[in-house]
Amino acid sequence: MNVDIGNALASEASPGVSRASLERLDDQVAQAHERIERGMENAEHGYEALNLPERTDPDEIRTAVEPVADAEALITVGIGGSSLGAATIVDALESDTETVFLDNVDPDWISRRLESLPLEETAINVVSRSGTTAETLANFLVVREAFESEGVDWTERTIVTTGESGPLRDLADRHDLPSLKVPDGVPGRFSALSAVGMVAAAVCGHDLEALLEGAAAERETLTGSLFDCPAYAYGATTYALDQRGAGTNAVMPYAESLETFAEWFAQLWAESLGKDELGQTPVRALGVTDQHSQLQLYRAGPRDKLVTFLTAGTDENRPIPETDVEDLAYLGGSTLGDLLEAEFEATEASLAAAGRPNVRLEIDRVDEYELGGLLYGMEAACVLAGELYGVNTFEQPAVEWAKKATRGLLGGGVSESDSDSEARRDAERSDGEFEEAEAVAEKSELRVER
Ligand SMILES: O=P(O)(O)OC[C@H]1O[C@H](O)[C@H](O)[C@@H](O)[C@@H]1O
Repeated sequence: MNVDIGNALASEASPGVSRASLERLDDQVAQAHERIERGMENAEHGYEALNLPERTDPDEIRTAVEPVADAEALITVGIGGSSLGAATIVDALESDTETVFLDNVDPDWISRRLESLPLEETAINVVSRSGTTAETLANFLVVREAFESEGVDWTERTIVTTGESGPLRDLADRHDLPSLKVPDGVPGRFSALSAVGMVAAAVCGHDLEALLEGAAAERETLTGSLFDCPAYAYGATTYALDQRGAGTNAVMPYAESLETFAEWFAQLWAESLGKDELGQTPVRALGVTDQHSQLQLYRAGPRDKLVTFLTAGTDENRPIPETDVEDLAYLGGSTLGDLLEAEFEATEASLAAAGRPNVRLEIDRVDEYELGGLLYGMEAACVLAGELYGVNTFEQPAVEWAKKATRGLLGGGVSESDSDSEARRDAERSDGEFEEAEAVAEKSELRVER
């Protein structure tokens, strides 16, 4: 992964960040790097995620998926960090296996997905770190029942990835399902390069070693200076821009296959950095589609944004056929690739000319190696940014609050068997807040009915 921060630097046109202030920030980056290295060495919670390139065992994952390796379709049931890493990898890469991700609990959508799949040729990949997430468990029970009602033995077609204990672990043990463990010390949104993200990749036949090798190569670039390390250059620059008012980070991949990456990034950035009234709001965009939708705002709206472009090289190309329509003559002889590149360069330049800071992430091509590097690089960037903000990057108490509230509304409580002690603590802590918020919500109700 390469990073170009040139368009984030202050110039006559742009209030961005000056080179001198980045040099000053580099001292903090060096200290943060020491903290990160120490955390990795001691396998501390969260920092351990950056050790995954060496810790993940591809053979173990391939062995677990062996019984369903020839599946025509794969349903992954999980949400947030238990879904978006896998989705980013399989959406980016070509495979003959049809992949479906069930995270939302919209009954319409789920019914349509289940009706469209050949269930006797479909595998199920259930993923939940805590093993207690309501959406995942409910969706899994629904999927299981759909298999049963078609006479398909779901126990022959299911792989479970979860923590050491908890309801999902119990279920896997009870039915003797092939199962993998979410590695200790690795929060969901940092787990793409473990079984959590890689079971789906394995079923789709992707090269797991290359994913990990790309990540390991990125790990080698982590040094104590933002000027030598692409991941830290990105983390430090986005932090510095946020300090100067760029509270929104619009992430805009220019390869259609990387659209899901922006979703994965959004969770990583929002849940890791959005605390203590700090953080930067991630927005998902797609080049060129959003040039015709959001770009007006990015170039002429409030000066509170950074745009992160993501480009990928490709060998694929398609010539644009010549036409005798005079106004379209300029397209003839070019390719779709030329057009895409011109669109990207024009957009980047148009933002720079308007003094709107932007950063470019580049990968050589969309393959396993480059994706591994990209995911790892962004995780390292996020950990670095968390150190600079001074927040606890690896917890998410605000989300746990809503999880608890959902459970409460359905008549459940904090599960005694909750395997995720951190989640459990957060959920318990939010007890009083829930009652208070409920009371406020009731008082301020204002309905407008037809
Ligand atoms: O993996 P699970 O325990 O099912 O959790 C799935 C997701 O749940 C919550 O929304 C957390 O905030 C996320 O960080 C997590 O990825």
